Amino acid sequence: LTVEMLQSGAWKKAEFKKFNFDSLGVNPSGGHLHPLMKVREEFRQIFFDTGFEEMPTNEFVVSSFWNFDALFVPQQHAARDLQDTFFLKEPAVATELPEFWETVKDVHEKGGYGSIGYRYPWSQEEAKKLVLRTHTTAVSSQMLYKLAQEPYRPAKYFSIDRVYRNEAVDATHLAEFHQVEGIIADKNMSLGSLIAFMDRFFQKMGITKLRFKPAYNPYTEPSLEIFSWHEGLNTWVEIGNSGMFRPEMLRPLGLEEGVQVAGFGLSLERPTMIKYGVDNIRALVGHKVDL
Ligand SMILES: COC[C@@H]1[C@H](c2ccc(C#Cc3ccccc3)cc2)[C@@H]2CN(C(=O)Nc3ccc(OC4CC4)cc3)C[C@@H](O)[C@@H](O)CN12
Repeated sequence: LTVEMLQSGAWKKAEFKKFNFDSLGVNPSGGHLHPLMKVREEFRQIFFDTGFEEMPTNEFVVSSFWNFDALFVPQQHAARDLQDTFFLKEPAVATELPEFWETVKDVHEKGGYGSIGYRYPWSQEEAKKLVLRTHTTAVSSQMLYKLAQEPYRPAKYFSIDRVYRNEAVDATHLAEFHQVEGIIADKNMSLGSLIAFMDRFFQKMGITKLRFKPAYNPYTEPSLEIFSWHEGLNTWVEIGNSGMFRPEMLRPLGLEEGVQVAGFGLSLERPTMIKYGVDNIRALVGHKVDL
């Protein structure tokens, strides 16, 4: 039945087949989850299945204190330079620091807990500078501080959210990416416990052959880079980083002697690009582009 038939009156003589009320309609495409959100959901389920609680990561702006100083990252560390970190202009600084800031100042200047510290004059102004968080470990430090306010209990926290690095962008790096991070607070933990946990965790992602290489982070000692054997590329691929948080970070946060915290992290974009065969990270974000 067309407009022309209606206008000309031809519909009056036309033969129409009977309505088939049993035929199925066209399945309306009601939208799709973004690939990053699909992989994020897979990670979230693995963390929930292994007893982790999700951290509140809704504040992208943090003070340098939580993003760096509380993590024992010295104030002259390259990661704190403009070419690596996005500093806010307005407001430029936090109005105040948490009440334990002097303990952090002391551990940077004089050390403690077996450390000789960095022996430089620590600045409150530097610590108050507001940044777009460069890692979700800026939330982990706040969660551990809150945990230390309560009587000791083992805890497992995770976060999967956006972090910002003022880096040159290329086919696999953007200024913004999603970090996946897990931290485990407990007593009598060793590096072996962390390695065993990561073996189990990544196995649930279908990654079986892991290897670990000593690495360095200002906030973890020892630190390990995590590698996985990539059948397709026939080589070891770096899939993340991990380590035992240092006492110079844990003790000022208020966590008692004997409580250790292990942590590990990876990005969300890398596994998503592999899973969905995306070779340019720009295809994952923003409007559709012909790459
Ligand atoms: C500025 O770059 C940071 C990001 C991101 C990263 C690195 C470290 C951490 C961390 C941490 C940490 C350490 C100690 C304690 C707490 C957190 C988090 C994200 C990925 C970490 N990386 C990364 O994701 N690689 C990766 C992950 C998964 C994957 O596919 C799986 C097989 C299916 C393939 C690759 C390694 C590299 O891609 C690296 O070049 C890029 N890294």
